[in-house]
Amino acid sequence: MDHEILAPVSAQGERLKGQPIQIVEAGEHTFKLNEEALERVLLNPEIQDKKVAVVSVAGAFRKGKSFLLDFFLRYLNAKGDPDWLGDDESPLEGFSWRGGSERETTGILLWSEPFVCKTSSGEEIVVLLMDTQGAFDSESTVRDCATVFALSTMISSVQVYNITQNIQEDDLQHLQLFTEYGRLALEANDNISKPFQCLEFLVRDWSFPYEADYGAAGGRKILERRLQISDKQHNELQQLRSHIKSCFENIGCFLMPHPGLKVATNPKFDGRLKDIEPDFKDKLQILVPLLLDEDNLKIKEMNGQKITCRELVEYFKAYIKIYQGEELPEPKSMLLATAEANNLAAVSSSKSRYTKEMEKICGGDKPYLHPEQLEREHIRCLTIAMDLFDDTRKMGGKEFSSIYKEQLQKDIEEANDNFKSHNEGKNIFSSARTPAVLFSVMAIAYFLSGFFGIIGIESFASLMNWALGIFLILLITWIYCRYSGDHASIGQHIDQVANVIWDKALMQIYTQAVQQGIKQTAKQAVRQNSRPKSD
Ligand SMILES: Nc1nc2c(ncn2[C@@H]2O[C@H](COP(=O)(O)OP(=O)(O)OP(=O)(O)O)[C@@H](O)[C@H]2O)c(=O)[nH]1
Ligand SMILES: [Mg+2]
Repeated sequence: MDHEILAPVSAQGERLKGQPIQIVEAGEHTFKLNEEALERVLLNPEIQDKKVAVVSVAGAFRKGKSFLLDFFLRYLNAKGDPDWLGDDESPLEGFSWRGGSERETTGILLWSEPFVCKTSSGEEIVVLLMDTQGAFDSESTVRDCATVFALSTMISSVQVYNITQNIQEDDLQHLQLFTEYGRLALEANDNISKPFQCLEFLVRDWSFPYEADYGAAGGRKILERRLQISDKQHNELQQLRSHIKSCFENIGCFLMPHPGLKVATNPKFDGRLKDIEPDFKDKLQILVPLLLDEDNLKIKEMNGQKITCRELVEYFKAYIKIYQGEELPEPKSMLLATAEANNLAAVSSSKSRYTKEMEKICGGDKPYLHPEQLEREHIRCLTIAMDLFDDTRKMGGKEFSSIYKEQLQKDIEEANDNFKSHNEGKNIFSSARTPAVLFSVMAIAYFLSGFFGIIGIESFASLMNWALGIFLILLITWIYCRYSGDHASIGQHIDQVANVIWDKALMQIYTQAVQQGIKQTAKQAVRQNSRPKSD
């Protein structure tokens, strides 16, 4: 059932001032800050310079968060009236809540009318109530859930973590993931300062009062048991607990009884007190003042400084920007993260197997190999590495693995390029190529100069002498660079010149000569074969 959200009626029959305001709007897996609405609430001249306490309720979807916040509203609206819970017949209004299995709240909402409370020291504090999108609905990614939880934890001074029936290990694991996402945004990785203020585990429908009483004392008992760290525990469990403890300055727990079947299952239930179990109402009378009584309110602090509504606007803007940017790593589901880790490990061990196998053939202490043989060995080792990758058990399925297989192939090709150039370096002919080329050019220039001198073309003869001189200088410079290690780039340039001469000229001459030789030998063979045999 949907409720009219404008001008709801309070328990006392007066109209509740204000309405829920969408501060963070949820889009297609993105979140947008409604700055104008935020400023309208917080930059109201009557409150903008007052200190602020922000109470947020977050947790899984469909677990009565908005419903609970409407009781907070009643309490704050009653301004100290002990009868704040109101009469039996008024429907519960305020933040939109309803029965059913589909999600209701999206993004983050604030109540438009801030409440001003006076503490016993006479200071006036503004109280803001924050409703949040439930986690783990079927439309949100892990990143969406983590963003809402982290943002509301960073902005609030009290985060009520709404869970049902018990504090389970998965509740703690999600809390760890979400708070880590918040801590990352704050860059508070020093483990000394605690990045967040108060966390209140609120266990709804607690059904074991014979083990731990409803309320704060029972909550403390359960919380102590769940967050206890002992040497006997697995390291993973210890780390989880110390992570949660290191994130919050204060952690509490409150055990709430079941509100009754009408609340949980009747589609016509509209929040009237007469339909709610007395036990639930009794505990509400304890829980709500515990969080919202003037003397229990926690003022929002940033880096140890109490902040005002005006400053909160700036923090809100800065934080949402971090979550809109690309710099934070993406939080992933447990399966996805594990599958990724499995595949990366398989890539790494397969690549290392390839390297080991190749090193046996062409490692640093092995002699030069013919490029063709090296290629054959590369293909053999590549097959071994790929088979190893395929045979390693990995989570995530074949399609997921195919991306990592491609990456492995690319990595191996890169490693192969390195092996090839290493092998090339071991070829004494390739290292002697530059002096050999330079020397050959000098010899050719010397003979040509002599030849042109004899036939009387003096200008060509002196041109050849010049060439001889230039290549002699190049040879001396190259020897100096190689010997001393100075001016390595000049040496490299000379190598390039020699390579070009080798590829374009000397190799051509050599192949031509070889081809000519082959032709000659073939002709001779034909002639010999065609000669009539004398005997
Ligand atoms: N079992 C049980 N049901 C509750 C409790 N409090 C409220 N409900 C019911 O839970 C249903 C959902 O309430 P909402 O307040 O809309 O829940 P929500 O957590 O805000 O849900 P989303 O906005 O979708 O995340 C309503 O039918 C309530 O009557 C409780 O303590 N226990
Ligand atoms: Mg809700």
